[in-house]
Amino acid sequence: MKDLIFEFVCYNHNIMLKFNYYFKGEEQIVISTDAEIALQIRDLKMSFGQKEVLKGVNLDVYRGQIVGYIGPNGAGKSTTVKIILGLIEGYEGQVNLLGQDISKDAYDYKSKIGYVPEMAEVYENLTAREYLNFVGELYGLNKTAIDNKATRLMEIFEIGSVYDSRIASYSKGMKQKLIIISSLLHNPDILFLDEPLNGLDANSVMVLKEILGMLAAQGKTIFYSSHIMDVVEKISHRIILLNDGQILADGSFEQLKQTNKEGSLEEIFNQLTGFNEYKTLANEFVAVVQGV
Ligand SMILES: Nc1ncnc2c1ncn2[C@@H]1O[C@H](COP(=O)(O)OP(=O)(O)OP(=O)(O)O)[C@@H](O)[C@H]1O
Repeated sequence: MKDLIFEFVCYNHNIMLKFNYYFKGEEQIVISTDAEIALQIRDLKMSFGQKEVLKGVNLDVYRGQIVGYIGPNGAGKSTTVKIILGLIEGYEGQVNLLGQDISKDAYDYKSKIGYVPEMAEVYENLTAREYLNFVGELYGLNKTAIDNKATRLMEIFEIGSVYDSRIASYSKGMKQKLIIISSLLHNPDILFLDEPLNGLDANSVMVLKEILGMLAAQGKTIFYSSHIMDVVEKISHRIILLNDGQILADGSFEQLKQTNKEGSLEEIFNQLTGFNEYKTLANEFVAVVQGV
């Protein structure tokens, strides 16, 4: 790789992390790492009835990486994540998470996972205190520790004043903050985020982006699925583009740019997925709305 500048080795919790860096202007970009594999997927296939949704996905995700998992609607992103989380059965292939085969091993690996689903179901009749205590106890945390941690995280996210209010009274962004807190309460090793910025205001987005960067720097692995391309472009060490159940591209943003010669991730996405008719579709849509 011609732009490779240097290799950096460090130790995190006694695990050797080896990063290969290159530079984009002043910015350092991790392009590969010989660190521990956090998630390994081999020939993953999934069908719903006659519809083949995943057609043989292969993937190694390393500890400390932020992976942006992108793709058009219906590409199979959520299906991949739900299989990894053990929420969908009937798949073919192999998934190893944090060194455990999810089809064979006990469920203890689940306690190391944090998950922010695209559409989270929360018990709206509960208060945040009740909900976070419930979630924390499911993870085996001590009640006082949960309460201390939950109170502080709610305050940092500026929703401390509604800790004892019913979740039903929260705005969309407040609920999203609560879901993010509940996914991190047990300090997971790997985090799956499906559109985590849903409803968050610009300031909160900045805070969350910073948090994700810090967690990754501490060796947490982050699997981030979103359609907001400029955020994926900025936060991801590595971007994986899934199209029609297959990986179409896999690399750092810089690598994708070199291969595809387009400016932004949005443009690369459009080019790779062969989508260039947005103006025609918009015209047709407006014409139908106007009844012409
Ligand atoms: N439980 C299910 N039963 C039948 N079909 C399903 C089921 N879950 C997902 N699918 C289908 O699988 C395909 C992939 O869905 P999936 O939710 O994984 O896509 P996605 O890439 O996450 O899309 P989006 O960006 O819209 O969230 C879609 O065609 C969807 O209709």
